[in-house]
Amino acid sequence: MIWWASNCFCKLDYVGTHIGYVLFHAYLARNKRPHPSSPAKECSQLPTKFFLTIKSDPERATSEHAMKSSFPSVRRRTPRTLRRRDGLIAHAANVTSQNGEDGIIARIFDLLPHEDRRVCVDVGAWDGRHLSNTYALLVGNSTGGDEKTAKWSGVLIEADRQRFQELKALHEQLANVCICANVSCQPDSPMSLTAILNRDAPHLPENFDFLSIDVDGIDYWLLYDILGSHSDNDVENADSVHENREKSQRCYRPKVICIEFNPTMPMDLIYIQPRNDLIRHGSSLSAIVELANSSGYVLVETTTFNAFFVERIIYEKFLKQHVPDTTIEALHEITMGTSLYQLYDGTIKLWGCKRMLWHRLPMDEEKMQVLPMQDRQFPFAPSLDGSNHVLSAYQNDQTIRQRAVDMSPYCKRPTEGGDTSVLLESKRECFLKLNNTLRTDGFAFVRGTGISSKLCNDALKAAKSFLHNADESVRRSCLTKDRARRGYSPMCTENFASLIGQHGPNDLVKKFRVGPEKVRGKENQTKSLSSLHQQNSWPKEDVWREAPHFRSVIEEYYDNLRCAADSILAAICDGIIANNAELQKSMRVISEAQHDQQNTENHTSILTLLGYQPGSRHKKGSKGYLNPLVAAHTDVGMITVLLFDNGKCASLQRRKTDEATGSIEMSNDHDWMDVDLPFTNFLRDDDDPVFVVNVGDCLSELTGGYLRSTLHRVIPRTCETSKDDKDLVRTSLALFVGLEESAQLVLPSGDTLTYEEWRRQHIARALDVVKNTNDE
Ligand SMILES: O=C(O)CCC(=O)C(=O)O
Ligand SMILES: [Fe+2]
Repeated sequence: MIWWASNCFCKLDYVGTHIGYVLFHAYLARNKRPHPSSPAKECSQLPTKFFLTIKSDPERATSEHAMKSSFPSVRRRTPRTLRRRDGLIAHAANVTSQNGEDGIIARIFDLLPHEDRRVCVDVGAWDGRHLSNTYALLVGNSTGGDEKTAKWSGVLIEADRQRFQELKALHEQLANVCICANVSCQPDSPMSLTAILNRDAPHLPENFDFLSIDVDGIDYWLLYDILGSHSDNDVENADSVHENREKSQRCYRPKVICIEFNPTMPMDLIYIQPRNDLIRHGSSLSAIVELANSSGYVLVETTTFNAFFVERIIYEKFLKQHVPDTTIEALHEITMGTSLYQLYDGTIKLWGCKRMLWHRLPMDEEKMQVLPMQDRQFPFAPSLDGSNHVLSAYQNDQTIRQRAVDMSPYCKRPTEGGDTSVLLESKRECFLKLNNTLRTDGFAFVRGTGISSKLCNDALKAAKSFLHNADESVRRSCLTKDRARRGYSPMCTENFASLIGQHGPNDLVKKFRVGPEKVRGKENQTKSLSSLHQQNSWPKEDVWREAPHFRSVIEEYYDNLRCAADSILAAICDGIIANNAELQKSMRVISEAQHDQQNTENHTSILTLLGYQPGSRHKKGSKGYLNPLVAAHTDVGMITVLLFDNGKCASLQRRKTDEATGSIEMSNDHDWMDVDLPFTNFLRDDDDPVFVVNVGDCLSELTGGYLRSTLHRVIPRTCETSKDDKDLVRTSLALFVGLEESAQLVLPSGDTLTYEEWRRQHIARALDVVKNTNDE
């Protein structure tokens, strides 16, 4: 209640002007509570009803939703803007232009004194038609003009040879000058704009009417070249233009200029791209305005990508009354900008445009993080004492929930008639986030699997009941010949240290395993078929009353989680291919296996229930550290999907991956970090359960180490509470996801072998290491 109320408190404060705030004050006054600026604890007494009284307003409803939600509420307020829409922009219209430029140009020349003949220069003319700002003038003048319509002629420059042929075909018959040239921004180059115009368009008047520059990079420097002699700002090498320009060169002063700027740059940023023909950054609007102003030009309008300038004298005489305010703020609004903000915990967030405009790729927030996930904490947070234990646990849960990757684009059945591009986009967001985390940590949290929290709770309870509450004789009734694969595996009978060729005491954990029984087409076979397909061993009702319930719940959980795990694996596979095309061949086996395994029994995924309890290993050994309950190891298969309760006697830990992992020294606690799941005590029926996913050795090998299996272990936690504490024992459900035994793996080396062969070799290698170290 405390955290909830304090959250509400903040929201009320934030929304401020809303009726809820007034009601809140009224409530406080009536109940003689202190002013809301006193500590949030005071609100903890507020009745739930109070919050229901302020539900009417939709804005309020959203805020209220945010109060209860684990996720932040992020919305856009329509900002107040100084942008005016009553100037030239009111005449925006397109013949061939992109964002209304044709109409604006027509309007400007309508406001100028009529002239029979006008001349324009188009730099970066493309084919003369596509997104052209001069086509309407030179070919089809249909946007404005009437009796005042002038006869236009032009000089059109284009570097692309193919486009130039089309340009020539269109314009030469109209007697316009077409020049195929890669214009240079170097001052002394014979290919500078001024040099080209001097040489190849000798009849171009110095004060021609209209200049359009759109070359996707050095636009600023072409304007600088044209206006050169007038610029006196502090741009590097400013004087060299004038020095190097031959005395005989004619200078130009177009009456009206349209020039492209980089629309993603903030309005107060003066960004001038390097004076280098090969660099394509673009320059900011502010930079171009500064250059134009210093040369006696005035900004009169902008569109999304283009700025319009006219000579100051022309502005004063003919445009001033139509465009009284020529500030950038009045004439532009950034609509393509991306802003970045940071949360107190060090998370970097994006706001605004989240796509790479020219590369048509989404910007991935996760890739932009400075801090790895585990270090994102507020450095000045007060440490919480015992009384705040519940609050801190709850907040920890919220953090895990927020970090968890939402798998619903992969796990949810697509809705009929749904927008496939939206689904693809959300799938992309999902696999990028999942793979980023798996790549850095080897571990990830996932949610949105479609598995109900009720089923998770039931499965955990059933497993706990079998592993901890039932009599040992019940468990022993499930012993099989192949203990490591089916049925019950008692305490201290397995040794995971051996999986990585290490020595250590046996693992202190009880296990129960369920797996696939049949291979499709061989349903009648009763004997064991292979090591991975065997008869399961369930407790019988005559030995244990809860046996039928136990079996049905665990089977339901197993079936559901297997499907979800297949989808998680599909997402990982998509992510690997998207980032690393070379691995496409190796990934094919996963996508084919995915396809094959749907609704069949051919998969090899095994569900293991694990039970931990306090015991001898909970006391510090002679070396001063606690021996693990499950030794450090990596999992063998493709991925593991884990769910566990919050039993206090043990913790899952993973090896930190950002440290040097050369040494396999297991005792240094600093090299390990806890992997916690949200408290199951807080898991309500409508919650979306969170699972841990980690990379197995086979996936790691298939990806050539692109994803790495991370060492993990289970360590004892010293238990201060009494031994009878119900929450002491720990129960974990681990689904080890494998491929079909006959699946053909293609390793990045080009070697091929079946999944079963790979498994056998992998385990034999581990055992060899143990044998060799024993022999030494
Ligand atoms: O108990 C756990 O949470 C994890 C156990 C584990 O890593 C394993 O069985 O491979
Ligand atoms: Fe494991």
